[in-house]
Amino acid sequence: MTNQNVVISDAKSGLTMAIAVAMSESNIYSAAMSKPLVAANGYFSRKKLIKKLETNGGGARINAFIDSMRASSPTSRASETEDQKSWIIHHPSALSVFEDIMNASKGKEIVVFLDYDGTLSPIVEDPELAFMTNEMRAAVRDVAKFFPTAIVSGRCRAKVYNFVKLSELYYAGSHGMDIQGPTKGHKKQRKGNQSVFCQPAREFLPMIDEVHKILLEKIKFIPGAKVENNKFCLSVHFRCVDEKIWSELWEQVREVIKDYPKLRLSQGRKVLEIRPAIKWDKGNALEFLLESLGYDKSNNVLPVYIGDDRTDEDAFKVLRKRGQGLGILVSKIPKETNASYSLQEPSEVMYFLKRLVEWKKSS
Ligand SMILES: O=P(O)(O)OC[C@H]1O[C@H](O[C@H]2O[C@H](CO)[C@@H](O)[C@H](O)[C@H]2O)[C@H](O)[C@@H](O)[C@@H]1O
Repeated sequence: MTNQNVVISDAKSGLTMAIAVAMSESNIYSAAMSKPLVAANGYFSRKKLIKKLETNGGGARINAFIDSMRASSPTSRASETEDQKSWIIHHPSALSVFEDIMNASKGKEIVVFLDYDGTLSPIVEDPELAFMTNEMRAAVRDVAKFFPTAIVSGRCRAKVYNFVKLSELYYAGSHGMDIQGPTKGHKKQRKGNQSVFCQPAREFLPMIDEVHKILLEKIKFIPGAKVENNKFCLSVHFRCVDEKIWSELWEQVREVIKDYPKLRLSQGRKVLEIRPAIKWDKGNALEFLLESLGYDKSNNVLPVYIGDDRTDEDAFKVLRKRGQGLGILVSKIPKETNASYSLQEPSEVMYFLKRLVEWKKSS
């Protein structure tokens, strides 16, 4: 057992309380949060939460999780600190080193992989309204004229297609668990003339639907919370949930998925992601697509992967392991990443894509 301070801030009174709680690795949840703190009328009792933490001392893991939820999408631009400078040295802007990278990659075939939210479209409060601009769409269309191009997203494939609306692209939805090749143009077929298609988590469809329904019921009393059905996975959004009740939301989600050991929980930007516990992620999707395009063991390919989220790290890791390609993280602030380069925001991504096309035209 160790003593741990659980800090609870009350925005109304401006008070911050540090409660010393006894904690051991085995009681990390304890009974502290086992009952919902949101009443049927939707009222959240902060007092109840504090009381439970005081009496049960099980808040440590909750706090750790809340910290991680907070860190999942930091919004402020860091000032020019030493950290920032050092991060930029280690992850230079893909724009500032553009010529160097391209000169070093001469003769290689470029394949472009693009995440959607936070990469092609800015992060917005309502996930249904995360539109990309027409200018961005035109940039992606131009890129796809010269290089095989794939969208790799946590969203379900149909939904991300509806945002992007370009049939010449490859789409890998549900964090790579639903892959389909282009329906027009650039149609490279797999060996044996099969068209590109892959759904490694098909058997999970009924389970995902079931959990979706349960979650809708469970979280309907949490103001601002939203569940998005991404076909082979689910997203529980907390961007519009008051931070004081994040712990309650998390507890509700945990309560549901503890009955589904074949599902796992991960985090994206102000979102909890529930997905099949199979070894298949955006990294596998990247490898599958390279293989489909005939670049499996080729040294002659330069995969360029641009993404902003934790789930994109799986793809960055694959590039590192292969020792080839450009992993580009979209972020305004220093983050731990397996990417080698950075871009600050979607507008820089668009500029990078345009430069890629210009470079190709002139080379
Ligand atoms: O892999 P991605 O294409 O980046 O998809 C990841 C999740 O993106 C979406 O949520 C994120 O963007 C929303 C709109 O800007 C924002 O409101 C939310 O807070 C972000 O987490 C999408 O709605 C999720 O389903 C995806 O899993």
